[in-house]
Amino acid sequence: MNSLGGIRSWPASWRSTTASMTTTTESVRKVAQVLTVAGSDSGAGAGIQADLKVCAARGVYCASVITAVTAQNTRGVQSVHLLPPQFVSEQLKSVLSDFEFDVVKTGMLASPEIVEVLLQNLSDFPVRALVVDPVMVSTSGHVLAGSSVLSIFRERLLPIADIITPNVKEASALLGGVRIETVAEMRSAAKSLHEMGPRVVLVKGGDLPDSSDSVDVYFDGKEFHELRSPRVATRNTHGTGCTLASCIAAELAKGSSMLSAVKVAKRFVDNALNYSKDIAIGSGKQGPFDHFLGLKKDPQSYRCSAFNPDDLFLYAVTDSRMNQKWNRSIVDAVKAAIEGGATIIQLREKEAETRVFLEEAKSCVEICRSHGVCLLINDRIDIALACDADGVHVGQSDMPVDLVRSLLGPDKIIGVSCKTPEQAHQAWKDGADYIGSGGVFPTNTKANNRTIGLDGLGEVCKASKLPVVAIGGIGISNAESVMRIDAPNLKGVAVVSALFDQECVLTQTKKLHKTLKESKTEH
Ligand SMILES: Nc1ncnc2c1ncn2[C@@H]1O[C@H](COP(=O)(O)OP(=O)(O)OP(=O)(O)O)[C@@H](O)[C@H]1O
Ligand SMILES: Cc1ncc(CO)c(N)n1
Ligand SMILES: [Mg+2]
Repeated sequence: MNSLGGIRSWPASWRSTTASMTTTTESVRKVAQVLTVAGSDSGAGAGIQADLKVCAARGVYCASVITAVTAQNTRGVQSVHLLPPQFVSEQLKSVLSDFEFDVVKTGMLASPEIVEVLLQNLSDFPVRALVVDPVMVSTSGHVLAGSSVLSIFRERLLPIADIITPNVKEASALLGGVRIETVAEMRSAAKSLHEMGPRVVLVKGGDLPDSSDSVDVYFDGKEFHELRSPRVATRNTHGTGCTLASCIAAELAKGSSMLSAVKVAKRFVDNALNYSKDIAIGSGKQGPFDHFLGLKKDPQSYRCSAFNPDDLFLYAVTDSRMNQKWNRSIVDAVKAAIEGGATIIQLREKEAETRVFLEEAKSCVEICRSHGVCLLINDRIDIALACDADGVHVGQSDMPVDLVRSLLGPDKIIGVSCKTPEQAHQAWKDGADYIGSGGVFPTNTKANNRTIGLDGLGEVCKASKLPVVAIGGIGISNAESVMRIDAPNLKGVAVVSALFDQECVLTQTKKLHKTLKESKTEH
């Protein structure tokens, strides 16, 4: 929670799925743990039941304190029974005094007395992070917590939250009934809610009227992010809110930064909705969806990485020789590139010794994760696995992409270098996430590399079903000409020398970022 320094200061050894289990000399493993404090949904699509399923699906242990029992199915909520606050308190004490939770997540807290006992227990047993889903109105329109909780939410619960995740109706209720019907109004609601004290606000747009996209607005007090996905046409959306908040809690418990936790959670909900869009459970208007899609056979259907094609915008590729020449460490180079606006990093260390490279890669993973920027490793699947990077980039003569996918699993990002439409098609078939296409212009960074020119790039983009990043001889002077080619799937440029064969990486990255932004707004 705010007062406890927040989640960024966690020990590095808890930062990833595998590393979240710290082995001691007695072989005791620390497992990432979440506590959900929420209501039971007898139909098991939302509430406590959803929270348990999400955490299990994301590999995190979840304990549960039940605040209310609802008689609820796919037709709606028939009846609600609140547990006595004293008994909620006993459950809280029981688990908080025993377990070491990484994150506490709250859902339905239907009376001020229940919020009061929660606050008391959180002050008796401080936890590292608090995710507050201020459940008040379900998508089906049922009131799950009335206006009696508003003042204690506003004055005491929200200010200690690391993130709050209201839907549009809840955001409106918390703000005294303001109208929220557009993304612009969601942004201004997020800003006003942030003034109540939470570190981050996520206003969810699942129930926004008349929107073809499902847009969530993220605001951390400085920056806005709009997280968009195409709206899935399905009746099975019951429990999306609880699922999103629990998945954020689970990812935080494993050590993610807030922004990447939210991105992964949004992707998880989106995949689950897509996977189960036509399942039939219950006879009512709003059915539950399937959280365990990760156990299903089709690998494409349960991809859940934080990868967003827009991250290809300013793709920085490191080069050990250039860093040596300018006498800087790879870690400093990566830091400066991120600070200057790089949106994804690839470590390309052709000459480094494995052990040295691994240590550097581990440090870079830590930096990138704390900034919510993905880190990929060039060629070296072994290094990517060992440092738990977000993915790899491979060339046509490296390991085949389908094999890389089976080694790395469904959550990792895979990029492939492609010069021709045929290669782009194969990359898509093999399960890659994006392609890098070039060399667009002649370059010294890669020997014997055929230049395909802007025309070649255009042809590859046209044929590619995957997002494309252009590479090869690109810099500040010619980036605009690249972005000008008419291809909606061309998401950005990858650069080496333009950033790293320079005296000041930070300045050059900022300059390139500005150029790219300008060329984007022009087209
Ligand atoms: N049909 C949909 N297609 C894609 N994403 C969706 C859809 N409906 C909801 N979402 C996403 O699911 C998440 C939860 O959003 P929503 O606004 O529905 O929360 P909620 O109303 O609290 O959910 P609940 O149904 O549990 O009450 C958000 O990330 C939202 O963008
Ligand atoms: C118990 C419970 N919590 C939360 C929601 C919100 O979807 C719900 N429908 N039921
Ligand atoms: Mg909803």
